[in-house]
Amino acid sequence: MEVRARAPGKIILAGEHAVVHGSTAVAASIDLCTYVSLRFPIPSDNDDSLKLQLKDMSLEFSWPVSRIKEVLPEVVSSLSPTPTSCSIETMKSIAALVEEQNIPEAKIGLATGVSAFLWLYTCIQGYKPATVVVTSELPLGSGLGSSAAFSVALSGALLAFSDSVSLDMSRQEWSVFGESDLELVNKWAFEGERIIHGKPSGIDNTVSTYGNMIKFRSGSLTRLKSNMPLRMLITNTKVGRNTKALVAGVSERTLRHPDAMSFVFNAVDSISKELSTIIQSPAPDDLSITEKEEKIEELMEMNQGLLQCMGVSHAVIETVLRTTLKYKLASKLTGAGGGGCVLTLLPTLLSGTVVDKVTAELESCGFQCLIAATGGKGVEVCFGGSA
Ligand SMILES: Nc1ncnc2c1ncn2[C@@H]1O[C@H](COP(=O)(O)OP(=O)(O)O)[C@@H](O)[C@H]1O
Ligand SMILES: C[C@@](O)(CCOP(=O)(O)O)CC(=O)O
Ligand SMILES: [Mg+2]
Repeated sequence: MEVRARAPGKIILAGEHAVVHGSTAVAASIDLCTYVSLRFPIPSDNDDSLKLQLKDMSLEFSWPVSRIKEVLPEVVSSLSPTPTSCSIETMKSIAALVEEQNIPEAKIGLATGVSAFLWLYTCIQGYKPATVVVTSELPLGSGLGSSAAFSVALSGALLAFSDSVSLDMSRQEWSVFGESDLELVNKWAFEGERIIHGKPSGIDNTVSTYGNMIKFRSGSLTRLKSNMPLRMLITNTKVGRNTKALVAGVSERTLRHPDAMSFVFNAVDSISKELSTIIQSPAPDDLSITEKEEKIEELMEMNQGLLQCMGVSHAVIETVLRTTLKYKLASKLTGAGGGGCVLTLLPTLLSGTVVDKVTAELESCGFQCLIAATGGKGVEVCFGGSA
């Protein structure tokens, strides 16, 4: 018995960090995914372990299920079909299980992902032996939502083999969950994000679950229908950073300067709302595509300035901003910042030559550029077969 799930990464067009503090943000899924396959052994395999293979990292972790039962006895006894948060005590027990696996120091950032895996697995599948294989097209820790895509794909695969959702297991092609099942996947994925991020807003797991483009505020989403092409160059500075630490840094700054930061968050809220209005406004209205793009560029610049106020920009991000500005292109960081990825709007009338030139200049600085398709599908699952 095998099921596979895939979930997309995302870009945040406006509102990262401020969304954690109640502001509106706008995000779109991208066509780079994380894939999770889940397989239960057959009795003749004589396998009583839970295995997690992180293929891209060439890492494999394995726990005898008896060990998981011993360390986490309370998780299954209190199993509930509704998503629950991991308590501090259980988190400590999970950390002990992860520590036993001796993750190499250079890859220690994966420990939170492995912890999220153990929590979601035992909550949804209990102490069953299984092999879970993960691969990803997303760079990890770069602001493109790899943590959310991992949590969503994992929740999707685990729930596909649970009694909580209704799926046609005879369909051997990529298929979508029903509306209420999607809600469940999203809620479990949020619990995974909580373990990886500390204090997630929920925007990343929500856009990965539902796909398309969304407006998000205080846990609730509005699906957006874009009425204009939106081509974004994504520049990966390859400077590593950790969302959890950056989110915590903004919270600390907010505690130190509550009044000033509340103005910053309100300004971001207005920027996100205006951006979503422009994106959704009917095609042939009073504003031409070029006028809309100019407004979006200005909003991106304003948002970037406010992210600087929050303390999440970085020298390398400023280098990307300066480089793209030479070509009169507007940019902003996307995701948690502190390095990671930067978005640059590529207006419709921009010539291919300019795109090639700016890309070449960015790549000569050692950055990696890509143009991802935005607003595609959310989480999908596929039983058996080889779709
Ligand atoms: N494919 C994966 N396998 C294991 N852990 C993952 C995977 N993708 C993401 N993670 C976890 O998420 C962390 C990165 O998340 P984060 O700092 O939020 O950056 P981002 O979500 O922007 O990529 C990784 O350090 C790891 O713990
Ligand atoms: C900074 C934040 O707004 C987005 C983080 O995205 P990422 O993990 O850097 O891809 C945090 C959140 O909304 O949970
Ligand atoms: Mg993340």
